[in-house]
Amino acid sequence: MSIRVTGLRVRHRRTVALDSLDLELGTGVHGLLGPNGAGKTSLIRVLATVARPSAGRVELLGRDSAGQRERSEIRRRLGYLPQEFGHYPAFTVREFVAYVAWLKEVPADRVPAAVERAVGRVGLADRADAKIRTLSGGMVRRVGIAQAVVNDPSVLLLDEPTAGLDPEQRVEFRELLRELGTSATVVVSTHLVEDVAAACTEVALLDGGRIAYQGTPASLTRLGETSDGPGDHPIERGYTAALRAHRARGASDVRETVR
Ligand SMILES: Nc1ncnc2c1ncn2[C@@H]1O[C@H](COP(=O)(O)OP(=O)(O)OP(=O)(O)O)[C@@H](O)[C@H]1O
Repeated sequence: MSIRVTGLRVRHRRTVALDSLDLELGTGVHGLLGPNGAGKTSLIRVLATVARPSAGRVELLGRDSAGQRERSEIRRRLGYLPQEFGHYPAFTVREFVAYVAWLKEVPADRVPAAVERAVGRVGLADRADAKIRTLSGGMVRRVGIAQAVVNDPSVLLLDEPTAGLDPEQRVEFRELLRELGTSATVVVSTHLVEDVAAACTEVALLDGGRIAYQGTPASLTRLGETSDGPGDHPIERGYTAALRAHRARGASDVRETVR
């Protein structure tokens, strides 16, 4: 398993964002779903080693991310697109992606080819010399995806990567996800269940800082086909049914404790 999380707890002051979370993820594309505030970004930030857990253990690629040396090793083999992606507007696409390759310690002689490949993969080859400030929001998002894949990461973490992409780009991006997921462990947070249905091999649904559901897109769709929850598509109905079931279990657990 490339990602192994045990008893993870993340707090933001008095808010518990993640609670007693256990998760094991291997090669493939894992969709991370959940309502606003469910804890998706908190989880991705901890996996990306940019935030520290309040409790629990996070192992990536067999290394415990609590150790400083292990964290450096993990970061070299990690790709990360944050929800709010910081970039340098005066850099060209090529310069920025090359800069990230350098940060990731890609050997200098391999950087030019790695940059061309990453920029090509997100369909920006013809804009490689454009300054980032001249690009549209969706194109900047694609630069974000290019910088995340430039080091051919073994673990790729993408926080809402399709936000701002046009429909054609989203379809192409799903194709890229499927390709990346054949050799890497890819975690994608999204609100778009169509993306999950099309590109993910597994789904984890978070709610209130806990795992509400884990399965395949097909099993979530089946749940939607046999439930009468709201939604226009079976996987959307599966999503709402899984959330409601999780909340009902939570309510009955509370009743058990009160009794
Ligand atoms: N910096 C912060 N300070 C205080 N509370 C925070 C902070 N960041 C997140 N939270 C809280 O932690 C919880 C989880 O937030 P998180 O951003 O991880 O959720 P999310 O599932 O990514 O939501 P969204 O779908 O809206 O992006 C929420 O209750 C949120 O209000």
